[in-house]
Amino acid sequence: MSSISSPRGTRAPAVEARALIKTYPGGVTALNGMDVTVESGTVFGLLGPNGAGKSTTVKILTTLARPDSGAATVAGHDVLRHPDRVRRAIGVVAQNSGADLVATGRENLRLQGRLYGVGGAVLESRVDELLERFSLTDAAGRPVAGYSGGMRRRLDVALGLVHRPEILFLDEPTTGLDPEARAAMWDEIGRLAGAEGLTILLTTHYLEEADRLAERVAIVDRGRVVVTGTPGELKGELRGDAVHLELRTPLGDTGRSLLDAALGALPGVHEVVGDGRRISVRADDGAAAVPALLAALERAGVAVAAATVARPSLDDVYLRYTGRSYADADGASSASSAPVLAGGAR
Ligand SMILES: Nc1ncnc2c1ncn2[C@@H]1O[C@H](COP(=O)(O)OP(=O)(O)OP(=O)(O)O)[C@@H](O)[C@H]1O
Repeated sequence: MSSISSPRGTRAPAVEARALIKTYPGGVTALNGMDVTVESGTVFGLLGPNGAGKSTTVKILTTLARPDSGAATVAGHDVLRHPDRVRRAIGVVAQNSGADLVATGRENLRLQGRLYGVGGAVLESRVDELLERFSLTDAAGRPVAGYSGGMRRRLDVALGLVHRPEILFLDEPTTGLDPEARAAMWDEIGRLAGAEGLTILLTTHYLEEADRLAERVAIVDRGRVVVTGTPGELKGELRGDAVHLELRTPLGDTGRSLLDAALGALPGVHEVVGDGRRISVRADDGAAAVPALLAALERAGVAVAAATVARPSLDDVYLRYTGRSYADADGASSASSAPVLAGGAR
């Protein structure tokens, strides 16, 4: 794993996981040396395509699963030796809602509070505060079954906060939400982190979400972190613009090597990555490099279907560290949902 910069702060990290390995029955290696450090009071994003190992990491850190090997502390407590202490210090918003659909929003919040030993006037005022904050006051007396997807997700987050945890785990907080509800959730998560000094570890497969919310991002691929840093650092590390070239016909390995050499020799062009069908290069000035790139491809007898120029995005960071495009790795699951490509540099 590479790290662009050291995390800030002198307090003990809120979350520290080292060399986690987890293999599920059937031989699927979900985690293959996962390392995560989350500083107190920050929002940290675990970004990766479906199946990268994000949920498994969260399950281990929230004491719902045990690693085969490796170690982790959360809020200073060892997850294997003191799972009860960890559970008291954290709030968890899982991918699937834990709310009772038959009960009202208010009843769900009260029940959750009681499970954590909160009661009486303290609980009532906390429930009112959370209903207000998550714009659920008007719906508080209605059964959750009648809530919209966005309302249910807001209630899920409120449920995770009733007992005032130090650390909140949000597993894919906006998956399945429409763009409007997603934007509202982003605002709320941003406010939570700012106002309450809460530490938040969120997992996401949306590049834009990690870019927007997380102060630090770890890009996860095949059960381990391939790079970590602030979104700005990760993108800033990529010199210049990305030029994406889509070829009419895929190239074989020999054609690819010849092309790499031909394109890489052009002035102002730095890296050539991609598979046989899609080639991405980095160029000091993307727009200026396009004519030279197209001419070089034409000389090599390679037909181009499309060329696009983009400012560095987390998509490019992913491509650089894994050699695969994020959209390809994330598969059809995200192709059908909201925007996955972060646009310009932040
Ligand atoms: N209970 C399980 N039994 C067997 N395999 C599992 C189990 N849970 C997860 N896996 C496998 O482990 C790998 C990592 O899954 P995990 O859910 O941690 O990934 P993820 O990055 O969170 O993806 P997603 O967003 O789809 O949940 C995947 O290949 C998945 O199929």
